[in-house]
Formats: sequence, structure tokens, C-alpha cells
Amino acid sequence: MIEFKDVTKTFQAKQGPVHAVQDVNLKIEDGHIYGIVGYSGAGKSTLVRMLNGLETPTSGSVNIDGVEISALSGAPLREQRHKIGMIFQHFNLLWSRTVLQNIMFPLEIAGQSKAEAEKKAHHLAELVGLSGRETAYPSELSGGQKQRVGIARALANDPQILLSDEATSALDPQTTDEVLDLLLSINQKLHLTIVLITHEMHVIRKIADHVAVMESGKIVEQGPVLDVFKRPQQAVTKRFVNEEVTPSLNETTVVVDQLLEKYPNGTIVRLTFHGDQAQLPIVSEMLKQFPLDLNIIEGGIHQTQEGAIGSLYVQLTGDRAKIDGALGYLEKMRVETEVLTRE
Ligand SMILES: Nc1ncnc2c1ncn2[C@@H]1O[C@H](COP(=O)(O)OP(=O)(O)OP(=O)(O)O)[C@@H](O)[C@H]1O
Repeated sequence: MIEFKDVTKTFQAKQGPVHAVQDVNLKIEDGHIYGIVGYSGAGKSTLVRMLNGLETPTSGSVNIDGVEISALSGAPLREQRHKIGMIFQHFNLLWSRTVLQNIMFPLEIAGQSKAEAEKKAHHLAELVGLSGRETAYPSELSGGQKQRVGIARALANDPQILLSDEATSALDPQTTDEVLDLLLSINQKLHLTIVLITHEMHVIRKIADHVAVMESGKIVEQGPVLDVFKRPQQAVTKRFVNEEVTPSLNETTVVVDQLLEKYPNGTIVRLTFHGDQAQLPIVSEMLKQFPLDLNIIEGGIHQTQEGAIGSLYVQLTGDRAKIDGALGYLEKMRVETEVLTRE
């Protein structure tokens, strides 16, 4: 288990002290995929760098399986670092080495024989889906393949923990999904703990089971992903969740304005469904009980690791009492409703 206890990191910069991480308490259980989300400068990288001893806390402690990483240096720290692999946004590959030689690199540093290292590297190349590409150079690979090399290299020393620092931020959406699928399968096959830093809620939704939201050095919210999606408490979390559930909110606003012009008497409602609700025909049942005209403005359902979450913008027109009845019905079915406009 990873445990941050009352961790603070203050950098002394020219302009004065920078409070990069403040009073962080966080536990990450073995085998979990834990997302750390926040906007640029929130302190995510600094937090994770304390996990592999690249930074030391100003106060507090960072422990892995009861060993206080933040108190180690020299050989014991290097030994602990072997338990942690890391992948990066820009892959950090050695450009003059082939795929196989890149994967072998940490094994050579750890003192393995060339034959052993080669055997292991072939196995890892296969694990990440790069069989047949072992002799290629990084410049000959696509972004997704480069990151696969990064992942194989990070796994070379059989780590217990994989740190991913914006590892998919430089990739297109489809390649991002492929790399995330690979991380998920590695997590399941190897029972590896994965700590993911990202500013993209999509990444969290797709593979993380838990999430911590950081803002100005602090963790402002943490918990199982679905709970945080369901009940975002902090403004920053709401922003992330809204970006994810309704990616084209601005477009929706335009459509809402147009619809209002066209149907000035309508009531526009945003419905948010969670878990099993997203599969239930709640809306059609509502319309059976309260016959109304319904325009679907925009909507979508996303799968998270722990269930579905969906959001739907609809315009209801019809008898006022029926609209009230319909909203009451949705409330009874525990669908979150937000009435955006009402004449
Ligand atoms: N070595 C350093 N010296 C001084 N300030 C630093 C140092 N490293 C980080 N900081 C500052 O600490 C704060 C947190 O930075 P950090 O890189 O951890 O944030 P982040 O959430 O990872 O953002 P990004 O995604 O942009 O890297 C920022 O204000 C940053 O400028």
C-alpha cells in the first residue's frame, strides 16, 4: 500500500516559496488504478515524484508497504525505486537504440546478462503488443507504439507500482484508448498498482477505480471514481466532470438558445443518470405517465470502471402540471434534474 501522510512540499523559488503540495493524506491500495487529476500547476507531478524519491517532502512522510521512501537515500532508495516503473508523456526513449535495446536498458543497468535481458525484453515486447517490431528504431514507430516501448521498459524490473505522468496526453483519442486498454490489462495480469497523473477526466473514467482531485497543491476531493462523478463537491471537480459528461457544453448552450427562440414556452432540463439508471427506460416511462412533447437536445452515456453515467438535455413542452409531474417522477426515480430554463 502507498501512503502519503500529511505531506507538504514547498519549493524555495526566486520569487518566494511555492507551496506545490500541501497537507496531502492519501492511501492507495495494492492493485488499484488511482487517478490524480488537476489542472496544470496543481501539484500532481510533485506529489508523484515524492513517491519514487525524486523529490523529498518538506514535511510529512511517503510510505510504500510500510517503508518510508522519504527517509531513504543512496542504495536503499535505489533498491526501492526498482519497485516503481514510470512512463512519460514524451516517452523518454533512447533514439539510437532499437525497441528491444530500449526495453533491455534498465535490465542492463540492474546487472543482468545480455542473454537474460534479451529473453525478458522479447517477452515484454510481446506483452505490450510489439512482437515483430523489436528491431525498429523509435523514429520508425507511431506514438502509440512508442508508448508501448515506454510501458515495456517500465515493466522490465518487475515493478509493483507503475507511475504514469500524462502518458496519453500526446496521443490521439483512438491511440489513447488503446494504450489505456493495455494499462488496464497489465494491471489485471500483473496485479500492478497504477498511479495515473492526468488532466483528462476521460482517462480517469476509462481505467481508474479511484480518483483524487488536486487544486493549488491540495487534494480537494478523493474517492471511488463513480462516487466522485455522481456527487462532485468542489467547483474544480464539477468542471472536470462536466467537461467529460458533456464535452460540447458550449455547443449545447447554442442549441438551447436556438430552441428557446423556437419554442419559447418550453422547459429545458438536464438529466444525469448514474449506474443502472442509465440502462432503465426511465424517460419513456415518464412520458407514458405524463404525456408531453420531448425534444432531445444532446446526450451521451459513458461507461466507467464501476458503472455507467449519462447526461441528457431535453426540452419538455406541454401542460404545466404534467411538466411538474414529470419532474417529480424523475426525482422519485432519483435521476438528478436541473431545470435550465423555464418560462
Ligand atoms: N523544482 C521546482 N522549483 C520551484 N517550483 C516548482 C518546482 N517544481 C514544481 N514547482 C511549482 O510547483 C507547482 C506544482 O507543480 P507540478 O509540476 O507539481 O504541477 P502539475 O499539477 O504536475 O502541473 P503540470 O501538469 O503543468 O506539470 C507549480 O507552481 C510549479 O511551478
